[in-house]
Amino acid sequence: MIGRLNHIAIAVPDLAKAAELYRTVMGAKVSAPKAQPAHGVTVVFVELPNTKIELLHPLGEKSPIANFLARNADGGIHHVCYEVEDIYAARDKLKAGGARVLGDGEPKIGAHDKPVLFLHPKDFTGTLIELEQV
Ligand SMILES: C[C@@H](C(=O)O)C(=O)SCCNC(=O)CCNC(=O)[C@H](O)C(C)(C)COP(=O)(O)OP(=O)(O)OC[C@H]1O[C@@H](n2cnc3c(N)ncnc32)[C@H](O)[C@@H]1OP(=O)(O)O
Ligand SMILES: [Co+2]
Repeated sequence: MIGRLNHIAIAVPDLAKAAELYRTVMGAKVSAPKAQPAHGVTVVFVELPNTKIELLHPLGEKSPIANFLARNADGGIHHVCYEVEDIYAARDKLKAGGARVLGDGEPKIGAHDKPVLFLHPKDFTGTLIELEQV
């Protein structure tokens, strides 16, 4: 059911510093920061030949990554994003298998203007999973 790895997200305490680190030290192509108010984060994408790294920083009072950064002051790997062809079919299959879909269970439009959903890390060996319909 799951397809390609779309991105790995890293929560960071200083977005400009992290973006600059990837641009200069790592020599990667790095996007401009983009606010995602519906998701409570600001994102920078680092383009790699085979996937992307999504640098995340909290946006607003109720960011879903605030507690994670409080627990991981230097930042850390926050989620992995797998592509799916049909997000509703994937959601229903996962729910039937007992996985918890986060939020209200309905897909939101993600950073690539495609529908996304998140699955509880406790149901996937401690890893927060994002599904993106491509
Ligand atoms: C723009 C978009 C895109 O790419 O298109 C994005 O990515 S938006 C990316 C940002 N959006 C999201 O992450 C949306 C989905 N995420 C959420 O709803 C939240 O982050 C939760 C996953 C529910 C966690 O929230 P929060 O940390 O406040 O809850 P909590 O403190 O009660 O933590 C519950 C337990 O889960 C663990 N936990 C929390 N976040 C975790 C993570 N990222 N990876 C692995 N484990 C994690 C905690 O350590 C804790 O374990 P213990 O109980 O053992 O201590
Ligand atoms: Co993401």
